[in-house]
Amino acid sequence: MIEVAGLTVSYRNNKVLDDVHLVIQKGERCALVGRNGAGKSTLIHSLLNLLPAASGTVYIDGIDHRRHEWKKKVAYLPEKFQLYPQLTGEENVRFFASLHGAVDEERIEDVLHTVRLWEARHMKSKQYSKGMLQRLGLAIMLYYDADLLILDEPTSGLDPLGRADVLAILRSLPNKTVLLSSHHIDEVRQLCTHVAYLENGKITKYRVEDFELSTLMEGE
Ligand SMILES: Nc1ncnc2c1ncn2[C@@H]1O[C@H](COP(=O)(O)OP(=O)(O)OP(=O)(O)O)[C@@H](O)[C@H]1O
Repeated sequence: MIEVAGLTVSYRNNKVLDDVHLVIQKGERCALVGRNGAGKSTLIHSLLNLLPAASGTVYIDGIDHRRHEWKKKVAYLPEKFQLYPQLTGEENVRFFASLHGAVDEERIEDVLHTVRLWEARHMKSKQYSKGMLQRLGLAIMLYYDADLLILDEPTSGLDPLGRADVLAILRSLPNKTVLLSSHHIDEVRQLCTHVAYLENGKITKYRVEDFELSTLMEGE
């Protein structure tokens, strides 16, 4: 569960988040939507305490995000991430897994199946398509089996089939709380239970069935 109260974040004198309030309950899949520059990445970075807030509080599963204890509960996939092109898909997962202690080989096999890269596990990742690389990023994220998944534009730059693959994987995960930013309202409808709409520094949360596409268009 995520609880954001009164979060204000500025870059110099550009106030991007202005007294934002947002609660995401356990098991919800919430899309963060808004026009380019609305502040979606800023909100995600602030939640993860990667960016200092001028004021406000964030609790993740009841733990203040300035403490470290919440980190085991969250897995984060940034919009852009770096893998090791000379390593195979499987070696990449194993490398990132090894950064956090003993490697669980069964878990590696599980996540490679989940993202449908088991057959391609021995290919060097430099030979992977963009869609395969994105699924490899998901595999690394899923390895930790965190309850809360935060993804910044996970389908950005993918073709329709690649997007469908990522959506199918995310839909297949039971019992996860998900927050993801997206520009694709069609995929939001397929995947999410709620929409957090960011405009002029404020957030309004809707149930997905109550969110009108015209809300996004009005700002155009
Ligand atoms: N490091 C930074 N320094 C100064 N201004 C920044 C910085 N990062 C973002 N901004 C500004 O903050 C605002 C919000 O940017 P942000 O990247 O959070 O929006 P976004 O909704 O994620 O955009 P997009 O949909 O284009 O990814 C924009 O006006 C952007 O120019």
